[in-house]
Amino acid sequence: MDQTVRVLGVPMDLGADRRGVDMGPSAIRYAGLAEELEAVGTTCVDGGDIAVPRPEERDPDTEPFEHGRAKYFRETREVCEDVATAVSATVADGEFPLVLGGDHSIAIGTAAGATNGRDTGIVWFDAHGDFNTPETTPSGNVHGMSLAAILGKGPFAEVPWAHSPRVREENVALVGTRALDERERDLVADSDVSVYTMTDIDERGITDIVREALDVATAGVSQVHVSLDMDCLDPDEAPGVGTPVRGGITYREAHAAMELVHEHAGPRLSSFELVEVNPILDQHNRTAELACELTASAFGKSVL
Ligand SMILES: NC(=[NH2+])NCCC[C@H](N)C(=O)O
Repeated sequence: MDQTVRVLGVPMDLGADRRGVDMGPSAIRYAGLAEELEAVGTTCVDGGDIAVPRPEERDPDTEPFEHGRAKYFRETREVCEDVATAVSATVADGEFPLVLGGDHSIAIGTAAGATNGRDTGIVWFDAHGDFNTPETTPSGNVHGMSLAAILGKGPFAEVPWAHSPRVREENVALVGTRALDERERDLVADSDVSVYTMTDIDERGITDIVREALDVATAGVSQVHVSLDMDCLDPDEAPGVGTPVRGGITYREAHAAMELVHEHAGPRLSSFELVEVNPILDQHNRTAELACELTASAFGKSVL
């Protein structure tokens, strides 16, 4: 594959409760991401890390919440704006943006940079919906709101840095869903996104589901962003994630899904994101290693 992939690390953990996902980009690089990408014939360049403010440096007198109950919203904005700038510069240079989290709040920045005037679909591999708003969130954590923010749900409609209007709900597919909060569930049900739960995967098989999810995401648009939250996998395979949920996709299903991303999306795949690897909760970096393997599959690694 004649493609230059630019890796952008975002050591962000302000959008999640358990600190540690900020070490995700290092762990993924250490696990051999560049080597995996070079082995499938891409040229891999490392664009370094985006700076993330430390919560310890925050003035204790400033209110940490904004828009009701969104924690570290101001800091999230700073980071996401920088991510968006880096991602759109990568695209403008003719390179492929591969963003490493960090918690899933960074997807707000990736989506903004990846769309930048272009209609874009998203396939969101995740145990969760990330469809809360500051009004519905039980935790205040922005990583549980990122997809709602991108789609401009509720108060996010008035937050231009968070809302990516070139992503239509009809072009968004969630895969691996198994943990929705009560009010989040209503928001998802009332929306036009397509949701493929673990039950759907059990019934129809991962290949059928991922093919359909990619068809949804690419209908009438020229490009698709894939956001892979490692908690989509079963915690037996991927223990190093901040918010594990039992009953996730298996090792083999995950590879099949990523192989299909390569085959079925082909050149329409325009950006890729790996999030929520938490080395503190991991066992000997196996979740980061798996993240690298899965990325290789998404970029064309196959058995034969
Ligand atoms: N991308 C994630 N890991 N999201 C976890 C979200 C958990 C929960 N639904 C919340 O809003 O707090």
